[in-house]
Amino acid sequence: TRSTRPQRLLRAVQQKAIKGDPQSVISAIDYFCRHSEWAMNVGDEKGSILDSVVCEVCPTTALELGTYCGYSTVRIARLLPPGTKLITLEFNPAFAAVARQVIEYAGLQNKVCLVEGASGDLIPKMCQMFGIKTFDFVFIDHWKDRYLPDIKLLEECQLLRKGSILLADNVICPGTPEYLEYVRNSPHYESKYFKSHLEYTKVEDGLEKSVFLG
Ligand SMILES: CNc1ncnc2c1ncn2[C@@H]1O[C@H](/C=C/CNC(=O)c2cc(-c3ccc(F)cc3)cc(O)c2O)[C@H](F)[C@H]1O
Ligand SMILES: [Mg+2]
Repeated sequence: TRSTRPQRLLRAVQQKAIKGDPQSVISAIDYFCRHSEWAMNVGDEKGSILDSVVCEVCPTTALELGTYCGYSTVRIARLLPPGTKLITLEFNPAFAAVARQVIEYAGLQNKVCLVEGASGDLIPKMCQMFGIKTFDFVFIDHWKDRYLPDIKLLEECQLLRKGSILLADNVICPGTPEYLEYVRNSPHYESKYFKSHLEYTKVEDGLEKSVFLG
């Protein structure tokens, strides 16, 4: 049977990147998506905004909603100091399988914990599964209509603390109107929009950075 796009993306990493070199894995995926097949990775332009926010926050605990092929997982994990963990949630087993191999190829398996399952089921289990009290940083990039319910769930589970940073992809394209309205109008968040472009295109998109105020 025909290979899937994630499998072809993984093959591009295995053929073009250097094992153990996260930057070469990132470049191999960006090259593949620009010159062979577009894929919904956060990409290089929004990815450098992601990098700068991660470096500014220096999270000790980080969560990613929606692993897909692991591109943003590698971008985030490569910047984390030793001893910190990025927990990434992915409910599609085929995507999770590809992501595990991408993360391993980058040599970052010791900084990443990929959990297969739905965010709605797993978020309430973060404390019992990992002893996590609160997350310093959350990167949101899964189904766009799940951004808002899932941050409300993070609040309910008391997994956010004063100063926790949420960074959401695609707030313009495909768009997350309910999420944006909430974080921009809620007294519990201070929000800022980082204008950019949809990965590998000239279409406008951007990231929304929101600080939880408690
Ligand atoms: C709901 N709970 C979930 N729990 C765990 N994993 C999940 C959950 N929900 C989804 N996943 C997992 O998270 C991923 C989902 C990513 C969705 N991303 C997009 O749709 C998305 C779309 C575009 C896009 C823009 C323009 C255009 F013309 C076409 C596409 C651009 C982007 O950057 C995106 O991120 C994965 F696939 C799914 O299994
Ligand atoms: Mg995205």
